[in-house]
Amino acid sequence: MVQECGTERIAGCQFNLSVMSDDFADVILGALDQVVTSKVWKDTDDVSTCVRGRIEHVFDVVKAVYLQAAKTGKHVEMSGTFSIGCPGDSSGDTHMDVSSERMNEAASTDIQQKAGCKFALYPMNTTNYMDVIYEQIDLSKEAGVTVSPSHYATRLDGEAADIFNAMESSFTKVQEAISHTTMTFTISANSPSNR
Ligand SMILES: Cc1ncc(C[n+]2csc(CCO)c2C)c(N)n1
Repeated sequence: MVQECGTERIAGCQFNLSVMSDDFADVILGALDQVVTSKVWKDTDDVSTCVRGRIEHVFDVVKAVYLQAAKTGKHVEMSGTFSIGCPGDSSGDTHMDVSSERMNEAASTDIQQKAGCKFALYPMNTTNYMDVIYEQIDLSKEAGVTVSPSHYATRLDGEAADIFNAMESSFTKVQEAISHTTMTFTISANSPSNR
């Protein structure tokens, strides 16, 4: 396997959907099927799905999969890890030579779905990581979502699409300054706890 020095800016996300419903398999596979994934590399197995490619397409696809599943009205949760610039990453399993036009933005914009999310940024190999993180938490407050502190994470509440946009903007800004950046998240919608 060819090892790259993290210079290719391949972004990726390893994520899974959990659907609190008997027909979970149909909801998961249906959501994956309804999303256009032509601009990313994608692999689904029994544990999770991985998408890799340009940063904007990785976020476009992950956001769209979540919205397609959550619009069923079922209690749907997604957890995942985004990563970019890992020095141990390989240059394979991606499609980088694509235009920036997002394939799922129009369909995603049509889906209104309230959600709650906790996310955590991990800028790697930098001593000022707390400053980098605090700056992004402040910027999230301008993203049209409610931002609140939570142990080991920051909580975002609002429209699911706005939540993904806030996470994309945080991750994108951090990786411009800190080459190897990762971000974890859990987002949940239609939880019976909210009724
Ligand atoms: C995004 C995502 N990808 C894969 C799985 C793993 N998985 C669990 S049930 C199921 C459908 C029936 O095989 C699949 C693929 C997941 N949970 N979420």
